[in-house]
Amino acid sequence: MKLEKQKYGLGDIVKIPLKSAPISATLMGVLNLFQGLIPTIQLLITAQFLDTAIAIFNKKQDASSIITPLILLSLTIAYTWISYQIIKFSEVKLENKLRQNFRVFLVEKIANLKYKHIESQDSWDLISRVVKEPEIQCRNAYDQLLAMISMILRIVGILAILFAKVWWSGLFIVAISAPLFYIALKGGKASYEANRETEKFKRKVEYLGEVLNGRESVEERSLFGYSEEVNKKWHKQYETARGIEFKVNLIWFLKAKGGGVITAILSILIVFILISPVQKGLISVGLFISIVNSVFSLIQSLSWQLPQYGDQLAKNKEYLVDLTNFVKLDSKDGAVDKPSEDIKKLKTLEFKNVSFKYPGTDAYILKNISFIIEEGKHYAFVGVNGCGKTTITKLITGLYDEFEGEILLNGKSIKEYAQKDLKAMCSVVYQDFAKYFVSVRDNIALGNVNNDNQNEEIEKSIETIDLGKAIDELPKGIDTILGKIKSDGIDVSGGQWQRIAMARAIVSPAPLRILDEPTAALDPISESNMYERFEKISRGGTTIFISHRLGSTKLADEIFVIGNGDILEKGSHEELMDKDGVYAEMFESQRSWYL
Ligand SMILES: Nc1ncnc2c1ncn2[C@@H]1O[C@H](COP(=O)(O)OP(=O)(O)OP(=O)(O)O)[C@@H](O)[C@H]1O
Repeated sequence: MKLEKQKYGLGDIVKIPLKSAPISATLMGVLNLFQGLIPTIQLLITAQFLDTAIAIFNKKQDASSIITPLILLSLTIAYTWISYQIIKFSEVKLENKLRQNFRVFLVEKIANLKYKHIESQDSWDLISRVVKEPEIQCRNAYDQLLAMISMILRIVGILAILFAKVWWSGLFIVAISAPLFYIALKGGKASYEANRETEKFKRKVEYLGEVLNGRESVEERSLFGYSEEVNKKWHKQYETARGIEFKVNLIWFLKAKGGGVITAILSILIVFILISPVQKGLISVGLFISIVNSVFSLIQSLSWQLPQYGDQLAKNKEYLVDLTNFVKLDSKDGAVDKPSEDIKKLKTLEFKNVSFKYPGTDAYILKNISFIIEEGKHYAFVGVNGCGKTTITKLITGLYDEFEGEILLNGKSIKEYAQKDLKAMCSVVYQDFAKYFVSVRDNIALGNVNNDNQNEEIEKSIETIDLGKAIDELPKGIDTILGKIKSDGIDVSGGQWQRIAMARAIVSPAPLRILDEPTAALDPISESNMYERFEKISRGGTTIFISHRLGSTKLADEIFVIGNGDILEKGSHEELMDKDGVYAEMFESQRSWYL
């Protein structure tokens, strides 16, 4: 099932299950509606049963006349039980079907999202609300709607009998339930909004909890001894979230309770009022007892269930608003496509007066920047932290396409390329590259998903990154599972993870390879050696190195010094040293690292 871009409303609480699992959803609908009629039928049969029993007691009827109402009463009880079981069974089937459909849709949708949504906090808030057990949210919404309709039918049934016998008592109940339902709806909206608010705090609580208990920060935690400080912050966020939730629940509870008390008082009044029609013979004693019984059980429904249903209905409505906004998030065509097997050559890559600011921000990170990358040459981007080096790589790889100016790949706008072609042309190793908890071999093989038989290339890449000895020492060599999620998993050092990430880029057949400072865990000399080797194996291909350590980048054919959103200086190492400008100053300050 694919959710279309549209405004999702209450009607979709029914449409989504009907589309996902037509038989189960229809069965649930029909049986629930009958469940709503059963209490009215039961009320009438019980009244007949009681009246017959009284008549037998007064010797006005034969004892055998009780058999028919008794059988009818038993049948309604049996029906209720069987129908309940069928409804439960259908619910499970519906939930399974919804899970299948939703999970696939959500995973695909998230994988296809434009990169700007991945980096946006608001989008992630929305996504985390929508993906939280959507199948259960939808099934519950449908369940609750049916249960609500069933209860309304039950109320209408009793009201119809009251209207038929003593019309004004029916009016009384209608007058009570309408404001209660309104209060419940408002309460539900408030509690969903509070839930939204608490989500933000909960995420911070989760994050701080990870800092307090997680494996990643274990060394720093003991070194800096910040646990107490973080714990205080954690507690504060936790208390804030709990406070908001508590306040809303308390208000809701008081409203529901208050409503319940009022309904109970009014219902007792109705019972008193019904005594006079009984005395006048307008309603039989059996019907009176049966109605009183039903009215009291209705009080329960009105005071608890009805506000609860109203509350859930309002929450479900809010969920549908979120679903509408989630489906609306724009996707990128071909985001999940595999890199094309037909790899184009990279002759030139040109930035022509490119300006860029991140969506939702005002400051331009790149301002009118222009440069050309040519086939077979090695380039380096250098510059202080935050000057925009990674941003340039995000534009080259098409992660963001809302820039001003032009980016031309082989003379053609990058925006005109299919994602699969762009993916085939660039491989990037980012600073925060991914660590996959699979074998070393599979970690590297991900660099070229189109090649199932790349053992030779993998071996070669291991040689290039100088990791052969370390891998030989692993218990199962190249087939050792990395990471700690499996009992036999082995963790390797930060530098070794970095080398593995670089091996992925080496097996990639892309003609442009970008290393965005993935070597921070290496010492300056090792980094420099690594870049040298990387450059050697990339002969014929084009490379871009990004690093703060200029000893690693000095072999580049052309170095771009980035600053103020533009290129401050460009040229070979020698040219830039002769210029005696920003680059020369930076290089001199680092000279001692390489001595
Ligand atoms: N998703 C984002 N939304 C808003 N601003 C961002 C985003 N990503 C980066 N920035 C900002 O853009 C600027 C450039 O960031 P970028 O990561 O390109 O710098 P860099 O030169 O690669 O830095 P470093 O050397 O520290 O890696 C920074 O000021 C950063 O705060």
